[in-house]
Amino acid sequence: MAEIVLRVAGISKRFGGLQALSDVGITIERGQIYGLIGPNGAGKTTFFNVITGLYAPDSGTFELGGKPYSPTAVHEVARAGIARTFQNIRLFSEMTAIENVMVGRHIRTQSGLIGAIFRTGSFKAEERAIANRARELLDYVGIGKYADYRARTLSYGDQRRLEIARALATDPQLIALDEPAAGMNATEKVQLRELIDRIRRDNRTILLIEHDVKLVMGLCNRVTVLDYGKQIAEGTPAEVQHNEKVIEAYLGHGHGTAATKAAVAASGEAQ
Ligand SMILES: Nc1ncnc2c1ncn2[C@@H]1O[C@H](COP(=O)(O)OP(=O)(O)OP(=O)(O)O)[C@@H](O)[C@H]1O
Repeated sequence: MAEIVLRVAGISKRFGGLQALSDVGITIERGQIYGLIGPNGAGKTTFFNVITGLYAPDSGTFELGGKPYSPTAVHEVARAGIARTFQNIRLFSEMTAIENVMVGRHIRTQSGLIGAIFRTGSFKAEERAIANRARELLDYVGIGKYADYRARTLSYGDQRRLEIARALATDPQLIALDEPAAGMNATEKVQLRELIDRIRRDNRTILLIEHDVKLVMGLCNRVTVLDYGKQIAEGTPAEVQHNEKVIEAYLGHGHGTAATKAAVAASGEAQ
C-alpha cells in the first residue's frame, strides 16, 4: 500500500467574521504532486499557513509520515519535515545564493552554537559538508553558476529556483510550493515544470498551490479545489476539471482571473 506522507483533516480557520477554511482535509502519498487550486480568496494560502505553523487553526488533526505533529511554530514544522516556499519570495537578499541554501541546511546540523563559537573540528567538517550539499542543490535546480551572487541580483525565476533549493536543503518529507510560477514567463514556466517533475521523480512529495491551472492539471496526481474556504472537489485532474462545482466556481462567480477561466474552459474542452 502507498505510504502516506501528509494526512490532515477537519481544518477550520476563522478571521473575525470570515470563515477562511471550513473542515478541509487532504491525504498525500509519497511521490505524489498534490495540487491545491481555487479562485482568488478561496483559502489556499491560509491552508498552507495553517499546515506550516504560521496560523493557528481553530480545529484540525495533523499527521506527517505517520506521526501526529502540531503546527504551532514554523521551525517545529520545518523540523518535523515540511519545507515551503512563499508566494512573495522570501530570501536573504543580501546573502549569496549558496549562503541562502546553507541556512536551510542548518536546521539538520549537529554542532550547535558552542561548535560555531569555538570553530571545533567537527563544526568545520560539518560546514564543509553543508557547503558541498548546497552547491549540489544549486546545480540540481539549475543555478549552480550563480552560487556566489547575492540573491537579490538573480532574476525572478532564478530566485524562485533558489527558494526551492533552500527548501530541499532541509531534506523535507514534504515540500510545499506556494505559487512557484507566479510572475514567470512562458519559458521559465516550462523549465519550472521540468524541475518540479524531476523533484517528484527523485521520490519527493510535493504540495503545490498554483494559479496556472494548466500547470497544475499537467503536473499533479491529485487536486483539491477550494472555494470560499470549502473543499468543493477532490480527485485526479481529469475528475476535478469535469466537476460542475469547479466549473461554476471558476466560470460562474466571475472571480477567477481571465487566464484561469480560459485554462479551465480549455482543459474541459480538451477531454
Ligand atoms: N491574516 C488574515 N487576516 C484576515 N483575513 C485573512 C487573513 N489571511 C487571509 N484572510 C482572508 O481569508 C480569505 C482566504 O484568503 P487566502 O489568502 O487564504 O486565499 P487564497 O486562495 O490564497 O487567495 P489568492 O489566490 O488570492 O492568494 C480571504 O478572504 C482573505 O481576505
